[in-house]
Amino acid sequence: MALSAENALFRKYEIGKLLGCGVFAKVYHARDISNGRSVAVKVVSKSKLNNNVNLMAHIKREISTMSWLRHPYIVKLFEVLATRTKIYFVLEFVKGGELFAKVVKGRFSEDLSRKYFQQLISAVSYCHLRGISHRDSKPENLLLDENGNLKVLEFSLSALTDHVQQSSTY
Ligand SMILES: Nc1ncnc2c1ncn2[C@@H]1O[C@H](COP(=O)(O)OP(=O)(O)OP(=O)(O)O)[C@@H](O)[C@H]1O
Repeated sequence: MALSAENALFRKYEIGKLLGCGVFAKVYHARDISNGRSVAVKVVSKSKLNNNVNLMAHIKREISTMSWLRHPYIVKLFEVLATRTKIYFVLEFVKGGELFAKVVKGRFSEDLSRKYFQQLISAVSYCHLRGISHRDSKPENLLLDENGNLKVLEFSLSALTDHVQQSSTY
């Protein structure tokens, strides 16, 4: 099916179905019109960030750091777009859903647990070596790709908000 730029986000991304809702964001499946690639677009209303100047500045710093992260088990941040009212984070689309959904279905074998743990440690240590700590590690932030490998959602607005709130109390 040919993709049309007419109703697309910034004439670049055709927005599809809702993938999930978080505290700050709605995440949609989308298609990059230039190459047909699937992406996930995380949409945040600036009003949800209370137009907090400290928080916005912190987010901008984190974005510039995170856009450099390249690791097989970390969800890539491709680009960030913004309008007057909204911010759009264009992310690598991860097909297999949340690890959490699998956890609640039953116990993992020792081999599978070891695999996920090794992949998580590999992603976390990659970030730590670059001075980045996640602060919001939880099963909902761990996705699985189509090959059953882990993909960590490293960019967390909840973590950033907590961090800014804590910093401003000192
Ligand atoms: N790149 C992605 N590919 C596929 N699904 C995704 C992707 N990013 C997010 N999702 C889905 O959307 C849900 C909500 O996303 P996310 O956790 O980033 O929102 P949030 O809770 O508002 O985030 P934050 O941690 O920034 O507060 C996820 O749990 C997941 O199901």
